[in-house]
Amino acid sequence: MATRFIPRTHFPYDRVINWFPGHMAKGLRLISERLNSVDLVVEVRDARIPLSSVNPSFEKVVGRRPRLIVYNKFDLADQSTSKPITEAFAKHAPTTPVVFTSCQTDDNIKTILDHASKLADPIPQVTLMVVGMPNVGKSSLINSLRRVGVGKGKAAATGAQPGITRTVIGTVKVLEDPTVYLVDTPGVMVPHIADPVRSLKVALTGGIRDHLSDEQVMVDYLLYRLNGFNDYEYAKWFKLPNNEPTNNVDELLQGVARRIGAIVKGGELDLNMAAKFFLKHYRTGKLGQHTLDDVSPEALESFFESQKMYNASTGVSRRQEKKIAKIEQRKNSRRVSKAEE
Ligand SMILES: Nc1nc2c(ncn2[C@@H]2O[C@H](COP(=O)(O)OP(=O)(O)OP(=O)(O)O)[C@@H](O)[C@H]2O)c(=O)[nH]1
Repeated sequence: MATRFIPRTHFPYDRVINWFPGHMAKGLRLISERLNSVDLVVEVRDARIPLSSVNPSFEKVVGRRPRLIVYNKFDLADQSTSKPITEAFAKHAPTTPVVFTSCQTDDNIKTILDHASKLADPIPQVTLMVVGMPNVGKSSLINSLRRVGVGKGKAAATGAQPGITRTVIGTVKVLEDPTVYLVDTPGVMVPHIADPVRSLKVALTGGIRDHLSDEQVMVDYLLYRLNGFNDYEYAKWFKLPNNEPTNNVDELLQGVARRIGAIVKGGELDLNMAAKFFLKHYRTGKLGQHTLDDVSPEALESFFESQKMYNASTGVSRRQEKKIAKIEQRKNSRRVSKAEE
């Protein structure tokens, strides 16, 4: 019975899933070019992986610009995580507001508009730029902001697979008074994720195209984590033998395949289809609200320490900043004249 069940304590995994198509490098360049006309950068992260969905490339590009961090898809995450994260930000990044949102329910969307409105004095209109890793919900956030701010419908295309927004689109008005505009940008992945499990978490939450990672491995990792959370609802949902949990991904997938009738010619169970179904089930919140990163005070402390080290190693003085800006300007004008040739 479930009381005797002992979950696995380790998940050996050493394959790094990397995905950095050309449009992302270009996106990063476009973000940097548009920055001068932006008053606030809204960096969207996935609340289910609050640390793994941080892209250091944004630190480099966005630098010391005013930033607001949005932990989106909070409806899918462990609700108790907002407190330690907010406290850690208050301690380590007190000038950076943090908001936990859901674009499904428009939860806390108004808080973002309130932050933007505050910037409208003394500037007449405010421009926000939304950045973030693929699939964290940037386009959904723009649509939510527009819905809540100006009562209008969809302005940006959204999708269950990452990489829907491929270029920086024009500005979208999200508030009338004061006037707040918003710029959407393509999702930009970390060019190289060194930690294999981190890349697996990003893939599992939809940040990397599914065909690039092994769906059955993602399910296995998810199973390992669900068991670790002592959340055995899946065993009932998919009517596993005696409704008992398992550490064996094949057993799980066979149960799922039987339950959804995923059977191929000859009567064999289609474990691939079962894996796809199980992932979708998780991603739409049917397997509970779980946060996959450790957000204990100690883990957050060491995260912010590593960020500090990162910022120190890429941190530049104002003199250097001006120099870099000049070089960038020169590069841009060369690019423009080349394009005109
Ligand atoms: N449950 C839940 N789903 C969300 C939320 N926000 C977005 N989604 C879903 O997540 C998926 C990705 O959303 P998008 O808005 O297309 O994400 P994006 O960041 O613009 O994606 P890219 O184009 O890859 O950069 C879609 O299936 C959305 O419906 C949220 O707050 N909660």
